[in-house]
Amino acid sequence: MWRKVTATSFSSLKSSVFFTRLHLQQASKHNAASASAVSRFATVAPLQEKDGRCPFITFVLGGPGSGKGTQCIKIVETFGFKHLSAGDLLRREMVSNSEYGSMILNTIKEGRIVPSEVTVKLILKEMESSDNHKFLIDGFPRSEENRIAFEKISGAEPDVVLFFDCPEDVMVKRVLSRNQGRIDDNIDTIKKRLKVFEALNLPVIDYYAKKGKVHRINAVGTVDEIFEQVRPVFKACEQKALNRS
Ligand SMILES: Nc1ncnc2c1ncn2[C@@H]1O[C@H](COP(=O)(O)OP(=O)(O)OP(=O)(O)O)[C@@H](O)[C@H]1O
Ligand SMILES: Nc1ccn([C@@H]2O[C@H](COP(=O)(O)O)[C@@H](O)[C@H]2O)c(=O)n1
Ligand SMILES: [Mg+2]
Repeated sequence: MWRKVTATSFSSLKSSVFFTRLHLQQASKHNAASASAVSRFATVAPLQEKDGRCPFITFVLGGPGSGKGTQCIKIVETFGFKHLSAGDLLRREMVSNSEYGSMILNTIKEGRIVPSEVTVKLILKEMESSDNHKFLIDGFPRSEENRIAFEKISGAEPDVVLFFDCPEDVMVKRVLSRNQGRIDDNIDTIKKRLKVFEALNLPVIDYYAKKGKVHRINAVGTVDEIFEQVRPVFKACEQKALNRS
């Protein structure tokens, strides 16, 4: 059963997560475009059933370079999920002539978190347009604000949360040898991202751990060794995901 958190209408959010004074101050620091994100956001609706099925949602969390994207590729191949990387969606939005382009660029460069309304909208748009109903949402939620925004707007909670637990020195080494031309793959930004991960992302993992949803994966080892810890998580919920209605 797809759990409805709150069937919140967009207008009732005005007093909560998206429109706090602090949030608008933060948004205006980026630039005026991020503050105006709220108007575009008015079109986002709670997730709906498709072909009689509710979405099966996995959040994939872990620090920068912990191997989230790498393992998602293997999960897609083996279990047929749709992979949505929040970072990739933001990078695509950044180069697409979007009004948020420069705000996203500056935020990623600084290793900070893009305002939730922008990221949630990108994710929900992809979910709505997908034929698949099983989703891996990689690198999201990165903060409690991200989490609350997603749950309120989509009306859904994750079924599973994967946490790739990796020592900092291993993450730094992997990011610095990634070689994909990412503007945040440099030592200064990595240090900032690690701080943001600890301050903002770990509380989200704690929140879902208390709800019994977190599967901790030891992210040290070869890609295949790590996948052998991931596999049973999805094996165990394969039927549940298949029969989701
Ligand atoms: N188990 C592993 N052993 C060695 N290298 C790995 C392993 N897993 C991933 N890598 C490599 O480390 C780098 C980072 O991996 P990946 O992009 O999957 O991390 P990520 O968690 O998605 O990071 P980010 O949050 O920065 O997007 C990549 O170059 C990838 O090929
Ligand atoms: N929920 C998110 C996810 C990402 N970002 C920004 O993108 C950067 C790269 O993300 P990756 O998952 O690809 O590592 C990240 O450092 C953030 O600046 C975000 O704001 N919100
Ligand atoms: Mg990644």
